[in-house]
Amino acid sequence: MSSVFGKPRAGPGTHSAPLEVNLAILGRRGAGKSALTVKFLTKRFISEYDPNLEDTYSSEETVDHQPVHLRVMDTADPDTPRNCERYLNWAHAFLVVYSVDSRQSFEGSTSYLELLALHAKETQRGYPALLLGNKLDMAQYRIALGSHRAEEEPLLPPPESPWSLATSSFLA
Ligand SMILES: Nc1nc2c(ncn2[C@@H]2O[C@H](COP(=O)(O)OP(=O)(O)OP(=O)(O)O)[C@@H](O)[C@H]2O)c(=O)[nH]1
Repeated sequence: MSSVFGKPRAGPGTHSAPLEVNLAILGRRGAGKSALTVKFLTKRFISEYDPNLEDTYSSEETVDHQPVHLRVMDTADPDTPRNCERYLNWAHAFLVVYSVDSRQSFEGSTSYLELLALHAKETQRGYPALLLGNKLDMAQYRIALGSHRAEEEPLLPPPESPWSLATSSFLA
C-alpha cells in the first residue's frame, strides 16, 4: 500500500477494488425467486420472508480468486414483465427462474427471455442470462396443461442449452 497526500491507494501486491455485479432474478410469481435468493445469501432455506417484497441484497463473493461485490435484485413482477426498466437498466446479468412443477411458470419464462433478447438488441450489448428450473424436489408433481402432454418428461430445458440450469433450492 502506498500513499499520496495521506490517501491510501492500491499498490503492487494489494487487492484491487472488488468488481461490482448487479444480478436481477426474473420469473413468474411463485417460481421460487425469493426462496432462491434467500438461500443463496444465507446458504439455507428460510420459509419466513415476505414473498411480495421486491428488494435488493448485497453480498461479498469471491469468483476466480477475485473479490466481487454482488447485488441481487429479487424482482416481483405480477404475472408478466412490468415496468422492466428498473431492472433492465440496472442489471449486468439475469437469472430467469421457473418452477419445474408449473407449466405456466415454464411458459412464462419465455416472455422474460424475449424481453432480454430485445434489450440486448436495443442496447447492442450482450448480457449473461441463465434459465433455471427450480423446485426439482417437486418434479413428480409437474403439471402439464393439455392431456397430450401428460406423459412428457419433467419441464427441464435441454441439457445442451447454453443458458439452462436446473436446481432445487431445497437441495444443497
Ligand atoms: N418444494 C419447494 N418449494 C419451494 C422451493 N423454492 C420455493 N418454494 C416455495 O414456493 C413458494 C413460492 O416461492 P417464492 O420464493 O415466494 O416465489 P417467488 O418467485 O419469489 O414469488 P413472487 O414473490 O410472488 O414473485 C413458497 O411457498 C416457497 O416456500 C423449492 O425448491 N421446493
